[in-house]
Amino acid sequence: MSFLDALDAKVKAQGGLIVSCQPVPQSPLDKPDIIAAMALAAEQAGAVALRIEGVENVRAVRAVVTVPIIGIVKRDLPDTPVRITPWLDDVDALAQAGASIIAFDGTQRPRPVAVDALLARIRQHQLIAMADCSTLQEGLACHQQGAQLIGTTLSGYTSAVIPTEPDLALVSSLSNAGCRVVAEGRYNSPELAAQAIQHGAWTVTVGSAITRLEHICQWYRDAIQGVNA
Ligand SMILES: CC(=O)N[C@H](C=O)[C@@H](O)[C@H](O)[C@H](O)COP(=O)(O)O
Repeated sequence: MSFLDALDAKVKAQGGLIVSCQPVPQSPLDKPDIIAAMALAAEQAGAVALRIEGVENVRAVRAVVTVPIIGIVKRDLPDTPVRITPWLDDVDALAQAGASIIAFDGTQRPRPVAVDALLARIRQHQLIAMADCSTLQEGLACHQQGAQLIGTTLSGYTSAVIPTEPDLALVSSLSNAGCRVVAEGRYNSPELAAQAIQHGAWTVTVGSAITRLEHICQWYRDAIQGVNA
C-alpha cells in the first residue's frame, strides 16, 4: 500500500484532522521539547498528521510520534515574499530530520527557487509534496506539476488585509478540479473544520485554535472586554 493510500485509510477511519504545532515566535512555548509534547498530545487525541516548522522541531517531534509530519521551514528573505520552504537545502534538511511530507509556498510570486525544482527535490527524497497556495490557478498549476497535496494555506495572506473567515470557496473549486485538498488557514472552530470537509477537503489543518495559546487568549479577551462597560 502506498504512503498516501495508508494515510487515506486513516483519514477515513478517524477523520482528517491535521494539527499544526507552530507556537507564536518567541513565545515561552516556542521550544522543541514543548512542541514535541504538543505534537504527541495531538497524536494521542487522533490527529492523522502534524505540521511542524523548523528542522530542529521536526527532529524533536519525529522522536516521539509515529504519524506523518508535514515539515516546513519559514524564512524571511529580503527580495521575496515567499517564506515557506524557499530553498532546496530546506527540503534536504527537513527530509533528513524525518518529515514525510514537505510543504512549500506554491504561489506565483517572485521566488528564489522554481516550483518544479522543489518538486523534483522532494521526489528525489521519495517524499510527498504539499503546495501551499492562495488561488485556484496556483493550486491547479502545482497539481499539474505533480504536487500530491494542495493546501489553501496562503489564501488571504498575499495581500494587506487578512480576512477572518477561511476560504471555503477555494476548497470547493480545488476539490471539484480533482485536487486532494488540505483546507488550512483560519479554521478556528470545529464547525468551520466540518464545513471544510463538506466543501470537499480531504483533511483540515488547524493551528492557532489548538496550539497558539496567545491567539486563543486574545480571542477570549476581545470577546469579554467591554461586555459590562
Ligand atoms: C500564512 C501562514 O504562514 N500560515 C502558516 C503556515 O504554516 C501558519 O502560521 C498557520 O498557523 C497554519 O497555516 C495554520 O493556520 P491557522 O493557524 O489559521 O489554523
